[in-house]
Amino acid sequence: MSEINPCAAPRTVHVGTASRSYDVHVGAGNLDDLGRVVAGTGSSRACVITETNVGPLYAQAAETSLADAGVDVTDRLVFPAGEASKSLAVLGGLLEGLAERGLTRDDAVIALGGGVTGDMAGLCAALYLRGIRVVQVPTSLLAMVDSSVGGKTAVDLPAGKNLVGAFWQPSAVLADVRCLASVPHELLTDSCGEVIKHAVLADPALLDELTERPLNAPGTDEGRLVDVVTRNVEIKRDVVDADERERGLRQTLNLGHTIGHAIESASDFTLGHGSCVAAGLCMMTRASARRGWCTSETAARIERCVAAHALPTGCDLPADLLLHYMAHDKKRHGGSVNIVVPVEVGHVEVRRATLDELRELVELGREEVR
Ligand SMILES: NC(=O)c1ccc[n+]([C@@H]2O[C@H](COP(=O)([O-])OP(=O)(O)OC[C@H]3O[C@@H](n4cnc5c(N)ncnc54)[C@H](O)[C@@H]3O)[C@@H](O)[C@H]2O)c1
Ligand SMILES: O=C(O)C(=O)C[C@@H](O)[C@H](O)[C@H](O)COP(=O)(O)O
Ligand SMILES: [Zn+2]
Repeated sequence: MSEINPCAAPRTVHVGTASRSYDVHVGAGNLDDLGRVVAGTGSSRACVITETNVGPLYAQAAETSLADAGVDVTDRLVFPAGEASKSLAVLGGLLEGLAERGLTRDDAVIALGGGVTGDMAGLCAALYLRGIRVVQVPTSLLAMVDSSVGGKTAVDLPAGKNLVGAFWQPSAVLADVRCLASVPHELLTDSCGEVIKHAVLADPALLDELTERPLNAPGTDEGRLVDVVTRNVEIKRDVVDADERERGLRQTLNLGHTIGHAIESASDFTLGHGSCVAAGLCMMTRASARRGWCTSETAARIERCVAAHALPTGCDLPADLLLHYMAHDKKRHGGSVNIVVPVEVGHVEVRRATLDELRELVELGREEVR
């Protein structure tokens, strides 16, 4: 999808959370640099964890770079691609694999893939030997802009998304936007849901630019991808630096997720995470407009950007089914669940809603805003 742009200069964003500081390297064609980055973390051995789609495309290049930098490379661990692998069973197999390879606390896991791989390999690294290094190498746009940064790792349970996990910050992140050239168009589109979320949270100008020039349009060049990924990482960095453990400000990163995660589970993962976030964001925004928490112009502005990317602006799954999953939301407190309300573009507020209020919000969120 992207044209090679020799002017896509690499960028570095520094993340400084309470538990660990690290650099996020964003570039075009910088996968070759992985070995130097991993060696810089002090790791002497590394095991690439990847999945069946991404492994054949990029694992050899990653391992060659590691070996060239003097890092001892173990046999890679490969699991089946897709959200269904975010399970305790697959996690257990990966942990056994690390033990079989004899990884020690001097070594590193390389998470090579999209958000599923980042969440799985990150959780392996958090648990194995009570914690070894992980270097995140995101290959989907969603993983570059969101999941590789900030240290949330998780697997799903049948009861819902990400219900078992840990905060475990990476030791470094390397995002090569050239890897996006192999991403199918519908998956690139899906990832745009989290990009739009970040723009709504913190960058009104970016939201309007995305509406004018959707990121999934043909011909988006590497320079723009480096710019947009970098800006998104900065937005997320500003939040996780201030609140690593989601005691306050970080809860805002859940914008669109209360309803979005429920749609994702209720659709049996036939819809991608970013698409569900986009739908959840639009539904919460429309409901907020109906409640008078934001203006109808704010709701329309957000929806225009989502629609410009051909992402879903709502869902018609039964409210009861969505409520079933929202009741298992990890941000539940007693009979209430946290919701993130878009008050205006660039300003959101975390509030609590009872399950009855959530049901009303879901119904309001289905209605057109006049
Ligand atoms: N930890 C966090 O902070 C965080 C943030 C957002 C999302 N997430 C999680 O991330 C997951 C969604 O991430 P995702 O959309 O990247 O899913 P994914 O990892 O399943 O990747 C989506 C699809 O794209 C393929 N793919 C990835 N990179 C590719 C490439 N370069 N070329 C060709 N195909 C490629 C994958 O094989 C997969 O089929 C969800 O599980 C979500 O819960 C976590
Ligand atoms: O990093 C965060 O914090 C986020 O909330 C980012 C979200 O995009 C991501 O989907 C996250 O995994 C959701 O968090 P959860 O705690 O609701 O599982
Ligand atoms: Zn998300």
